[in-house]
Amino acid sequence: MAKQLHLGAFMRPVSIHTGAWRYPGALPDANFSLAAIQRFIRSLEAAKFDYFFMADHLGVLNLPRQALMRSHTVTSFEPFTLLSALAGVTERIGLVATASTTYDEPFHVARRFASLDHISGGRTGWNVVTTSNPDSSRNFGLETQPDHAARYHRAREFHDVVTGLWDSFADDAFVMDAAKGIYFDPARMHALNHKGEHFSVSGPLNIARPVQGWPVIFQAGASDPGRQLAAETAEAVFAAESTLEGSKAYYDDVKGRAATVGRNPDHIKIMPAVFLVVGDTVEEARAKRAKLDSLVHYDSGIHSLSGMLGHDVSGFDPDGPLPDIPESNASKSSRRFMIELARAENLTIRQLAAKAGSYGGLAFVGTAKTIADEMQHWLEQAACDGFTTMFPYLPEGLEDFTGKVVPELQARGLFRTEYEGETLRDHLGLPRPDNRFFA
Ligand SMILES: Cc1cc2nc3c(=O)[nH]c(=O)nc-3n(C[C@H](O)[C@H](O)[C@H](O)COP(=O)(O)O)c2cc1C
Repeated sequence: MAKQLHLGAFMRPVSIHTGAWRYPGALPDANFSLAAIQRFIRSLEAAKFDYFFMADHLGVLNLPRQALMRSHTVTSFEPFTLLSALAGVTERIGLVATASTTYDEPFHVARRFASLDHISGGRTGWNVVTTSNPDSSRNFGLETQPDHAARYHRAREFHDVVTGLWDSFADDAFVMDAAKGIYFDPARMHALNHKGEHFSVSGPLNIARPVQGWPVIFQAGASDPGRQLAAETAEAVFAAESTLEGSKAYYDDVKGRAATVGRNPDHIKIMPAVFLVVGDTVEEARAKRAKLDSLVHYDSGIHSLSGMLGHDVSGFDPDGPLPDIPESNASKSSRRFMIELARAENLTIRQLAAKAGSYGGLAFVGTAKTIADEMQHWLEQAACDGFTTMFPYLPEGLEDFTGKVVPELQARGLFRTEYEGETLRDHLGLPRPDNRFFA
């Protein structure tokens, strides 16, 4: 059979787009509505999605109050609590949550994911993040966040402790022999006794080995240490490249690094994040996107624009042109992109702010056919193994994708029409890891 796509959903319950909660028909209260989120996950499961992913940032994102109050993207449920509730209303779809290696403890993380893996019948994935939100540190007794390299150093050891704890019991350890009075066989239990640079954890974990052996390891590193951690540990990666060429290079790099450390490159799935706007015509899809972008509040857009330019432009006349601004330490590519856009399209600061504040990453905007074409092209060009989908506004934006694009992908043989296995590892085509302590 020809290679098929994997599809996961990146779920901000209202959307990742900061204008989305104002879109006609959107559900602005979805962040705090279990009923709404249950509806979304049922649609995704009916469409045979691989997974539902809930991100986490351990604090509101570091925006000024004027921008913060405009955005629905910074406040929602704690992922574990939510996914535990969703496990009870779903049967097959994978449940992926972020947990931080900087602000959490390996024992807690291992135990929570092992529990959710049992509760869900083997459908869990852990998105390993080092947490780049600088405001998070002040919620955990630190004035500033540990630097990038230190965070990744800790993450590597954190992963080894968590996976070691998951291997605490052999699969057959729990004999539950009522006649002999033996609940579990102590010879089939291993205490980790880990003493490392960052952690001292004796173990064993107080729960049986997860259904999947280990929940699936997700990661989203973009930097050199981020990619290296992905190559050494991840089984699925949320890539954030915005072009086909960029994603191909990322795919080759991460799979190449995985091969260098002795892993099978097929066992690490590259899942770029993509923002999807579906219309019955390309023009209609573009009009939806334009309407959505027009709903980004000026205070939110001007903050994003200042960030991209590396210079506070909130004091300039919103209806005047962008003046010359000094060089800065901001990302050179985004600064140049914005300045060129302003000049080429003769945009006012207000117009430019609206563009800066909308979603700037990879987007497929078109009909079911054109979006399926793009997805097929990315797959055939070895730029991805599937996509982590982001919806422009919910429920309509999600249901347009599941109701129109998914059937088109299925008709082309590019996506499953039924789940073939029970676990998230089955959906993603990943092997169950051996227990390092027990044959
Ligand atoms: C689709 C996607 C989802 C992400 N989810 C989270 C998240 O839930 N929490 C978080 O702190 N960072 C998240 N990140 C950020 C990454 O973990 C990572 O920090 C970022 O891509 C920058 O890479 P670097 O850490 O290698 O510099 C996400 C990134 C992407 C592309």
